[in-house]
Amino acid sequence: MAGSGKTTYMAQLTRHLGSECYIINLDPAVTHLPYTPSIDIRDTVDYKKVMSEYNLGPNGAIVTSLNLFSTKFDSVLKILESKTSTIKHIIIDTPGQIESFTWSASGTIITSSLSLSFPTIMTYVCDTVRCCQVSTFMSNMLYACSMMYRSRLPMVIALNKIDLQSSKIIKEWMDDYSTFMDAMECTGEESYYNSLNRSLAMTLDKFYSTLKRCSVSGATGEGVEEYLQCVDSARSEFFEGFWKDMETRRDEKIAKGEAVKKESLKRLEKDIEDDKKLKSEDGGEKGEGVKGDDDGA
Ligand SMILES: Nc1nc2c(ncn2[C@@H]2O[C@H](COP(=O)(O)OP(=O)(O)OP(=O)(O)O)[C@@H](O)[C@H]2O)c(=O)[nH]1
Repeated sequence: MAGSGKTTYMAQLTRHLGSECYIINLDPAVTHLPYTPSIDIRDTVDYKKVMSEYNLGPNGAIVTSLNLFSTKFDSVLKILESKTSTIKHIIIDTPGQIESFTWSASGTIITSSLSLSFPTIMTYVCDTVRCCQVSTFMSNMLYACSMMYRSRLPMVIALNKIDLQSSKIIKEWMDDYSTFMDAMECTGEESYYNSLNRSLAMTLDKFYSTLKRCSVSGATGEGVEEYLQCVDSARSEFFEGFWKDMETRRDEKIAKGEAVKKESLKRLEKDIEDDKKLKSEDGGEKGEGVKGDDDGA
């Protein structure tokens, strides 16, 4: 979510990992970055120009800039592939208006291209201070779940800003949903929202059961090691589950392509057959348009 601390946490991670990591910035509208990206969308696309040239508002310009950048993503992949012997992690910062990435065609192109070449993991950065409210917590979890559902990639939840607020209660809500129910009863909110929250909490219980989570602070660097352990186990999960799923999807696509090819071939054979029949009915005479060509091909 905007302001949850993605960029600050990125900076902390890059300091921690040093030359082991390669950094990409995908936010075309950002004016200041507390880290130096190796690849920066702003070097390729001029966000302000996109706004005036295409007559767009700020959000439309972010989406269009991402679309323009995604058309060149093959070149980015080539660069990344050439770096695999020297780097261990590729970290990608997304735009503040997260939906412009998660719900856009370019976001899908970028994540799916990456995941076909590298184990790819999404990190959902939560503002712990704000998430201690029942309704904000639930909104964040629904959003995180929808992102995982859409991308079909393993996810790590980084409960950020723990220098300001402990994440203990949030972890308890995820581990045991009866504690979330208790917290909800305490809010004294209208019963409709309580009953909705109850149903949602039960639904999300399955989501929490496999979700990797850790507590971090982008400001102090606390929890980075725990985060990297989560990334490691999400990486294994990528190969065990998501990779297989992707291969199946790829096989399905290839099979679909084969079926279309077969169908086209059948149609072509039928056309040739029909053509032959027509010609034999005409007594094998040449058509009007092939005068002088004995082969008739
Ligand atoms: N105390 C504290 N403040 C933090 C932490 N992480 C980020 N902040 C502050 O939270 C605000 C937003 O941080 P950003 O890193 O810009 O958040 P972001 O998610 O990248 O923001 P957008 O890209 O605009 O959505 C800034 O004022 C940061 O200084 C943290 O761990 N602790």
